[in-house]
Amino acid sequence: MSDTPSEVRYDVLAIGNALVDVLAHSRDEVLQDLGLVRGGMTLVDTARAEELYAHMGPTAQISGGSAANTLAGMASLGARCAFIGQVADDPLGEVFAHDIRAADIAFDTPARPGQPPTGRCLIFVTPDAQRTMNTFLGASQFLPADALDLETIAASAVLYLEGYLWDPEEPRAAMRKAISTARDAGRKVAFTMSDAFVIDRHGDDFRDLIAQGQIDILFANEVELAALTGIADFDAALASLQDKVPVLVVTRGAHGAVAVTDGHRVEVPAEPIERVVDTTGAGDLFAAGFLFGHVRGRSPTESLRLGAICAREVISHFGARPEVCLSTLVEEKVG
Ligand SMILES: OC[C@H]1O[C@H](O)[C@H](O)[C@@H]1O
Repeated sequence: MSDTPSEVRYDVLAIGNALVDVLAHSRDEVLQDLGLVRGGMTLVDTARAEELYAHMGPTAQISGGSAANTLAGMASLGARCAFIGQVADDPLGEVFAHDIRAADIAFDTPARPGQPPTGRCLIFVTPDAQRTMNTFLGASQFLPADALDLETIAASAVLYLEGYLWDPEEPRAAMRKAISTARDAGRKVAFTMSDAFVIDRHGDDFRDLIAQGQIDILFANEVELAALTGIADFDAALASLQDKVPVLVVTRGAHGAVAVTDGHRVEVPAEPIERVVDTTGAGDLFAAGFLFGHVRGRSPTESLRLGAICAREVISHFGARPEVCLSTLVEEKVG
């Protein structure tokens, strides 16, 4: 803890990939022909990105990036948010920067000149609303530690980190620096595991961070929980982790979500929905709702419910950013 903790200016500051999503409806046979891992997130290079793009039908381009999506949800709920992530100095980078600022999120990371271009995620959405993501990280993967605004990190109640960005080396070093800055300032650190492949590659790092008490709020889905703990049985996996983080949140898709706070377990069902269109961003928006409730002092059950409401909104349409004012939606649903 620093001697003179600064005033809190932001509820949440997130560090994540700065990506624009390129989405198209697709069929399972297309995924098979292209050798895509259905429902997964795969990193791709320029050549593969071009190949996949050539096989997509008409696309929608909508800003994305997991942590940025979460902030878009939180800002829509009324939270004060700031984002750190790197785009390139190109038209797609301008789109990302425009959209995040238009969502009322502070964003001051300078665009990186030259190649590679701004990162993008090519997303194939099948008729069952499953999303299959192929990410070309572009400029995002070179986020340097000196792009961090340490004062702003210290002035944010929660530092929220995206597991996806733990994979490339430079951003990983930046995130480690951000963690120590936040902790020195007495702030909370939240982490989303993002995908089982990240845990396959960096699980030891995450288990160390958890064992050292560096993570206060941990988000995972049930596949990631199993990968992190090495335990297939859900309840046993949860029990093995729940005493190691103060707040553990696990999403279970259509089966709802669970939170364990200081050893006390609560759960909510998924919100009823007539038609799921696109599951891209479901976990991101769940995290937005939960974290908003948490920072505003709502109970774990209420926070889970907010998460479920926000996730329901985002899966009802194409793209991973909310299309309605979530604050109004939540007001209508729970008051
Ligand atoms: O979680 C969904 C997000 O992951 C990928 O990072 C895409 O950008 C997408 O918006």
